[in-house]
Amino acid sequence: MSERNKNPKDLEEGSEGWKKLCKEVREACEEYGYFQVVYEKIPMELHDEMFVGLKDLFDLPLETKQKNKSIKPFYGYIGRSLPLYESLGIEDSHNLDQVQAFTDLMWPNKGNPAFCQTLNQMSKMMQELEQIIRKMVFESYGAEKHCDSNIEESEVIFRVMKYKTTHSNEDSAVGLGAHSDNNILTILYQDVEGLEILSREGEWFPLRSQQGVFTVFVGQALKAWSNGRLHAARHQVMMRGSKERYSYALFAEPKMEAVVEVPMELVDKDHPLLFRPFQHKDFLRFFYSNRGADNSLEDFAGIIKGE
Ligand SMILES: O=C(O)CCC(=O)C(=O)O
Ligand SMILES: [Fe+2]
Repeated sequence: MSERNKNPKDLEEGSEGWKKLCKEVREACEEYGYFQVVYEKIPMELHDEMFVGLKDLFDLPLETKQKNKSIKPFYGYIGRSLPLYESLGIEDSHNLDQVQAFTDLMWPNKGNPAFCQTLNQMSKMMQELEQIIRKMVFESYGAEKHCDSNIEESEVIFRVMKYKTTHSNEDSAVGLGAHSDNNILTILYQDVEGLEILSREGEWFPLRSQQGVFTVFVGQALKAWSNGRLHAARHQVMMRGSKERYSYALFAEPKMEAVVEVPMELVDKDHPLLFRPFQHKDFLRFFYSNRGADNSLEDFAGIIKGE
């Protein structure tokens, strides 16, 4: 599904266009668990600059990339655990000082002021887009009064990724295995195709990459919040052909201590409570020890009918 909103006025909260968009976003998230969107404010040149910078970044020596560390799992540098995949995470990337600390760490001699600006600009705009979408989802459920506190109790991680080509005779190879994201919302940009989505009917289908088009995924924390009404789509990256692939994503997720709880607006006779409240860090611990299994959320926080 592709939403092309050509009228910037539709982003004016409370307008008829806004209300219509809220409904469309919610329906896509319920039905498919993802959708595609263009954010006109982001110029194509900024994407181009991102890909130039990413190539230089991943070309740095392994020891340099490994300096990007975090106490949180999957936040720092990930490489070598999967044959084709490598990624670097930047915490609080909307904050210029944080991004500069990252680029200074990667380029210790002169830093990389141009790429630092690009990363910060891109992540700020992707965060803006994420918050608009989150607001739309909350509003469409009549739960807008919870949105500001939900945003307040969340944080973002910006992750940049590189996938090597297969170098084998096989015509395809797994870049990143099947999973659904465990966060609130993910905003992802890919240049070379490879992203695939599992439909509710159990079929994998590839997402075309189009200029300026972001893919938005519902994560499991938002699925839990929505009392199971939103679908967290499973997706994977398959590498085909001889082109390396770069992508970047902004992950909005509850702060570790935050409690994910279904608001009362989403519970009624037709929608009995499906998930107990939980602290996000406890869910993450369960999720990782369960190797990200498909039913982690239900096993961890699901309320068994009749309980
Ligand atoms: O690189 C991509 O296109 C997908 C990455 C992804 O799904 C993830 O990091 O959760
Ligand atoms: Fe993902």
